Amino acid sequence: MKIRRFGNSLFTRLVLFGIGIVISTAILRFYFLRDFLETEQSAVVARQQSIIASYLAQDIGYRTEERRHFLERLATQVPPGLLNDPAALREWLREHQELQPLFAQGLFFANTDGVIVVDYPTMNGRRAISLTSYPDYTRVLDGATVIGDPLLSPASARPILPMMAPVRNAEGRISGILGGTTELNATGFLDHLQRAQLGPSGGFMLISPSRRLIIASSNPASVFNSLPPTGTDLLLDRALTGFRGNGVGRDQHGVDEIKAFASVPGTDWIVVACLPLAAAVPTAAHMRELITRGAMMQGGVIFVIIVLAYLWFFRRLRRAADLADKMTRGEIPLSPLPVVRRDEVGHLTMAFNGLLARLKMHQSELQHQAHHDVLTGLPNRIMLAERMQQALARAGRENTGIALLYLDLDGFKPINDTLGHQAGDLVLKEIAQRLRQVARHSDTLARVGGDEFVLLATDLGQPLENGTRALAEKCIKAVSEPLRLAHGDRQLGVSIGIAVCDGRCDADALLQAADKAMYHAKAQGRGRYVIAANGIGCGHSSIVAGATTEAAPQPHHPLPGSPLPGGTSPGSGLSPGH
Ligand SMILES: Nc1nc2c(ncn2[C@@H]2O[C@H](COP(=O)(O)OP(=O)(O)OP(=O)(O)O)[C@@H](O)[C@H]2O)c(=O)[nH]1
Repeated sequence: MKIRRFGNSLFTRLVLFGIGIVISTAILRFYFLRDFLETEQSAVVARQQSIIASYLAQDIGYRTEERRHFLERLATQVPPGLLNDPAALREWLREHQELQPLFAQGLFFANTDGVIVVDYPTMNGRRAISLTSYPDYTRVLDGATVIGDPLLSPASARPILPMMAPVRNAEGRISGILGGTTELNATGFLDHLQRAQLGPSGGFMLISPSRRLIIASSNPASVFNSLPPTGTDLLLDRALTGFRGNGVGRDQHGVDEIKAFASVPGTDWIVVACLPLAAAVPTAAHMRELITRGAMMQGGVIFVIIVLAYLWFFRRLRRAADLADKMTRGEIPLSPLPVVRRDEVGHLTMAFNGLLARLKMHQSELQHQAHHDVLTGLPNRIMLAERMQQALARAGRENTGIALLYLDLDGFKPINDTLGHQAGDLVLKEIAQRLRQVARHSDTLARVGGDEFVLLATDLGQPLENGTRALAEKCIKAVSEPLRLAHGDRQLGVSIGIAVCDGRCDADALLQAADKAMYHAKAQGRGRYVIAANGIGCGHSSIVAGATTEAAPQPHHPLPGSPLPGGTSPGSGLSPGH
């Protein structure tokens, strides 16, 4: 029961509502943030990568061009006399190499047959190498300065970049080839690219699109590896056919990477900056943790707000409910609840008060209906019984007397039968009206049956019968007045049984005695009254008398067989039972 009440509580529902809001907003935040991070932030990272890749490409281009220009200039400066003097030529090479060591593996001179004849520094196996098998050889003989393709040095077995420039004799004809080689990872060349890292797991590559080869890389193991086959990484495929820029591609393991591509000036090489997408944006798990923590804090704040709001805003509602509960349990009387403010609670309280007022009105209507006759509006048997109790008590206290006049109309049925019930109702109302005028204000006139009335007269002085008799005669006279009906005048009579008491008798017995006396009045010819004899429980001795329906009272007739029985049996009902 308590659990059910807890579940139905507004407070519980408010808290659940708050939790619902927190969870749903956290989920929405997670999805929107993830979208933001994956698109917006990765775009930012990609742009940054493009900038770095471009910078690196410019730098590599500068270093390559620097070496090309140096070699070109040097080739024009070779003294023609040294071309046939290897020892002098080597000495010349030494001087220039030591002066500006741009080629880490040194310089060499090859004759027009493509055979290396001089090198500095001397490197085992370099001399006597033939260049004829290199595709760039013929281009040099055609007069071009060539930046060769990176290759594994036949002499040192390390990745190197060869460059060659034609050397001309005094006649201007090509008489040899001046070359220089540098290791790719030599200090001051591509070493900075090899060492460079992009975040914890990203890096750079220098690739040759024509040979689909990785020339240099932050990952030394991948240097001189072939690029993944076409179709593995569509972004890379686009870059190999001319696209420069950035986007999300794949590595050879199928992991999403943000990649940026930049061309190296003076070469066909491309610098590629790669960063796994997961490293570029905070991981989803980390974000979930942040959002969960935020949601918990938000939930806590909302819970506190709801508790305070509940305590503050609902306090009047709770107070009103407590008061209403107490009224329901009967601990306090039904009364309007206080309306403090005209908000929703005030509205509800006013509605409750309105309902209460209607309830009270209905209650008093029911009360009235329970105690009154619907047709005449006179008190009914129940109210008569209450009034009798009160009257008896007062008579006993004040040493006065009461009289009960039991009136039964004579000849009423024919009116009903001939003129109808509606006319009969009008007659009953008219008679009630007339009897009401006869009775004093302190008396009680009740309708106790179809055409039966009881008049309770109180505060009678001794001898009780005197006042009673006059009252009965007034009643007989009032009833016998002609009735002006739609179908002509009619006249009714009334038979009255009277019981008097000084306050020391039983109400039921008194009524029964009056009822029986009324029977005797009927039996004696109607239109008269009979006063019950003593013996009804109050010890009061009375005369027994009657009257005719004439306006002027006739001598009273004693009731045969008096004193009347009844009144002595306690608990006998009020209903006379005709
Ligand atoms: N119109 C109307 N008639 C009623 C009402 N209650 C009872 N009656 C009728 O009143 C009549 C009472 O019958 P009786 O007491 O025998 O009528 P009566 O002609 O006065 O006869 P006695 O009392 O013997 O003199 C019956 O016909 C009932 O149907 C009522 O509320 N309205």
